[in-house]
Amino acid sequence: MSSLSAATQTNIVLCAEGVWKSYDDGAITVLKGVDFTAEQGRTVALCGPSGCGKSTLLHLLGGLDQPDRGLLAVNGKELNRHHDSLKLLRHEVGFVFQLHNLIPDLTLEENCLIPTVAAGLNRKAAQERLRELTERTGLSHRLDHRIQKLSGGERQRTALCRALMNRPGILLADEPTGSLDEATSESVFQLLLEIVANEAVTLVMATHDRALAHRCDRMIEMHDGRIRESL
Ligand SMILES: Nc1ncnc2c1ncn2[C@@H]1O[C@H](COP(=O)(O)OP(=O)(O)OP(=O)(O)O)[C@@H](O)[C@H]1O
Repeated sequence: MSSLSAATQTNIVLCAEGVWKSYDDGAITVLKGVDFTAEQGRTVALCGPSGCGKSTLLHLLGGLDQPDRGLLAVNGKELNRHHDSLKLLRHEVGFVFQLHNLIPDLTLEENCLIPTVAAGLNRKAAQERLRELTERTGLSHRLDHRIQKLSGGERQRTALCRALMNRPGILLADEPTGSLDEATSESVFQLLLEIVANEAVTLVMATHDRALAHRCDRMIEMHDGRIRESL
């Protein structure tokens, strides 16, 4: 049975099968037949040396880029059309980017409301969700602050709130604590774990921090364009 048919019959919510990806017209081949699955509600750490393709794989799983070959599926639905992928991203997948990708001139509130507009969430529900998330992440007093005035830890927590605004079942996080000092990294990671556990979110997180990776349910190692399970 293929992973996709297995995914439709089990609680597998993310699936990659024989996925290849190259850049620069094939000059750099990053993924060389990646097979990967993640089960609902589990936390998975994606590790491996810099440049091994962690971000590339997360972007493909989130429908932000297309593979050269292979199959990708989210919640049992194959990602094969750009339009479908975008729809999926708005409703089912949240993404925390490596460099957080917040708009510096907009406030925390404005940044977080953007994905809710794209998803068609009504304003009252969006405000309520924002209040809930900012309370949980200790950012309530920063709602009207511009991103450029926030600390690194506050920006990462804002990026986390934004990714969770539409209540996605899956969160893809690309080194969400990568730019933070040890104490701030610990507090952001702790929050991340608490929120995904409370909301039964499936988390796939790229990280260089092996201590954090070991606290996930599974740790996956990427090597030479493929995946090797290590925990
Ligand atoms: N848009 C692109 N065009 C060309 N090459 C790219 C592009 N994106 C990534 N690459 C290359 O693909 C390889 C994998 O990059 P990727 O960002 O996926 O690695 P990573 O494991 O996430 O690295 P890091 O841990 O440093 O963030 C690198 O050699 C990178 O230079």
